[in-house]
Amino acid sequence: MLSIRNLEAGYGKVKVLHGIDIDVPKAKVVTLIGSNGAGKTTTMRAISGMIQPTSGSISLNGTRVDGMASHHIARLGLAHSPEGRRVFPRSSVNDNLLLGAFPRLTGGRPKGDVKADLERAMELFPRLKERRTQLAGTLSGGEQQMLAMARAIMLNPDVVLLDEPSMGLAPILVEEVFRIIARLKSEGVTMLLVEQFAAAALQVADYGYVLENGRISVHGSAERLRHDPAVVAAYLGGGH
Ligand SMILES: Nc1ncnc2c1ncn2[C@@H]1O[C@H](COP(=O)(O)OP(=O)(O)OP(=O)(O)O)[C@@H](O)[C@H]1O
Repeated sequence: MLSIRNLEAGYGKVKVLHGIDIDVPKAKVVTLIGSNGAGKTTTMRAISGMIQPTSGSISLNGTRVDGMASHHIARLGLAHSPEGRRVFPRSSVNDNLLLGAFPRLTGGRPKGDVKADLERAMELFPRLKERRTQLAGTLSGGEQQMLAMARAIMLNPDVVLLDEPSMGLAPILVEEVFRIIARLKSEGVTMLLVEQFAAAALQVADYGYVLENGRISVHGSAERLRHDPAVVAAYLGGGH
């Protein structure tokens, strides 16, 4: 589904990713683990076309997408829920969700039943349902984060990139986010997940990659990584 080979990317002269390989198979959840500054967000940005890779290839359903503009990549079926609360603050919750479906309304994706999917998103995120007419900018931080995630799903994407969906959320909302990820997984949604809660990410994921200083140091089934002493010591110890 999503296949990344020898990806290099960075910012100006600063190289962050030094040739990484990642595979995200259909209907699987893959997690990318790493410490602060390892390059996780940079990887997500390079995949979705927010920054241009300097080398390597990214294929989505067999089509090379590296070098393409991000709106074009979205039309090919990749949704990115970025780090931080990227919502349209002056639009309602409802309109933010419809904007997520925009490529479907312009013929860029199979149209499907947008209205039904809107209702499904509301069922998945009851907090948003209660606030569907509220301006997104007036939602709490956690609610905005959920809206960003729900908006990504509204594309009906082949692959969803979730960058720190639980960042800054109260523990009860963190649990809710992981429940939603598990539910999406059970519905066959393909996801690449970056999460500070590595243990929880490895619970919901099928496969994981550990990124260290822009290189993949370890990868394997989530089950294997959960028991890998080096991974446990570095990422799953107390406090994670
Ligand atoms: N816009 C930018 N311009 C310049 N350097 C950047 C930019 N964004 C990130 N970097 C640098 O790239 C490196 C990797 O950052 P990235 O955000 O990908 O890390 P991360 O693994 O997602 O970390 P975190 O867990 O802290 O979010 C860091 O050294 C960071 O300072």
